[in-house]
Amino acid sequence: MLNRLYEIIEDRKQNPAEGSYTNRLLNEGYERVAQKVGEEAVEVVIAGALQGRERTISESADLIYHLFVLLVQQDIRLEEVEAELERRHTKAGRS
Ligand SMILES: N=c1c2ncn([C@@H]3O[C@H](COP(=O)(O)OP(=O)(O)OP(=O)(O)O)[C@@H](O)[C@H]3O)c2ncn1[C@@H]1O[C@H](COP(=O)(O)O)[C@@H](O)[C@H]1O
Repeated sequence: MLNRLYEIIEDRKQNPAEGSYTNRLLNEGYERVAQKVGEEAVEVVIAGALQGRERTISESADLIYHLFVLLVQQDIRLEEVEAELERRHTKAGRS
């Protein structure tokens, strides 16, 4: 579902859809999207510290969605983030 969500967001960017929250957000620009990622990250922090598993899962989903919107907005492919994780893993000498 992570790859699928990224692809759906990418598709919204290429083919704007009526009533799409993603398109509304993309139209609001870089600063607004970055601000949303920050807000959602804070909500994960609060949930993780104080509000239990279910809330943490829900806020994590919000954060991942908004992070993907930021990546798509800046034309950063998910594979590029995966490659960075792979590079760190390999550098750390893990197989
Ligand atoms: N996964 C999500 C998703 N997670 C969170 N959100 C939206 O993110 C918003 C965050 O809520 P907030 O309370 O922070 O803010 P808000 O007041 O609603 O919105 P703002 O005015 O602050 O931007 C909510 O409106 C949620 O609906 C999402 N919106 C869309 N998706 C998925 O994105 C895809 C495309 O959706 P559309 O672009 O809406 O077609 C679909 O697969 C959707 O399921």
